[in-house]
Amino acid sequence: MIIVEHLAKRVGPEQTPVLRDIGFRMDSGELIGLLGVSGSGKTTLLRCLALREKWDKGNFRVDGTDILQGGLGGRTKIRREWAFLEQNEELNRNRTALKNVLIGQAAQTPLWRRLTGMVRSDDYMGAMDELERLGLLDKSRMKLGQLSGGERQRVAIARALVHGAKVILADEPVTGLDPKSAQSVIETLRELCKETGLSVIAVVPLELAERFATRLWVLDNGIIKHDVTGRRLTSQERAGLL
Ligand SMILES: Nc1ncnc2c1ncn2[C@@H]1O[C@H](COP(=O)(O)OP(=O)(O)OP(=O)(O)O)[C@@H](O)[C@H]1O
Repeated sequence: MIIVEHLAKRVGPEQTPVLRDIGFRMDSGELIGLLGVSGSGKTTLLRCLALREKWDKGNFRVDGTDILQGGLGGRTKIRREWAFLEQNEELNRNRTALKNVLIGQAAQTPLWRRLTGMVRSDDYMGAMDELERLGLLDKSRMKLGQLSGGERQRVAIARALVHGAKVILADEPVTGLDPKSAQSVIETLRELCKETGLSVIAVVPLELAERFATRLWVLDNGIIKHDVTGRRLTSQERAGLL
């Protein structure tokens, strides 16, 4: 269980309040579609949850561990178990899909391993299993630059899972993809949530969020203004997104 209370964050030289009072409880297996107009703070919220930004205020508990007050253990938990897929996810286009999966995100992989590309054989098996699960087995030896945008997103997801992600924070994972690929990436995330208990918060277009997310959040004026489960947004709730 993830519990966030009263998260507040100001940004920039003017110290503009972007997140004023964010609070939620989230179970494993949930896929949350994070919605809000441009500038409403979606990226800032994901960055705060990934501990890429310092919180001005707030409480953050994960499975009973106090992340902000509980010493190094809590922060290490987030670094190990939470993957942040950024808007322009840094993958190496000159390396194969397999190598990209094996060599994890900077926070999860020791520097020597990132530099040398050396891996253990059990890591190799795990990476192949994950690539197979995400339908990429036949692409594993191809250079990333030869894969489609949707396939590259799957590689990023496989990489997060291989490195033990229990939570994925995805900032616009389908932006720039054709509709079919976009749908298939979200469908894959949904299946992973259902099958493995992975939890996902993803900034995705409304139409896909309404079809595939288990829950919708509309961010507005620094708070989660609407928190909706099991239905689409009403026209009034939707109006705030225009
Ligand atoms: N480091 C920063 N310095 C100054 N302003 C910032 C900083 N980070 C974010 N902001 C501002 O905070 C607001 C929220 O930004 P954020 O990127 O979180 O919004 P968003 O909802 O993700 O937007 P978009 O949908 O356009 O990606 C914006 O007005 C942005 O300009």
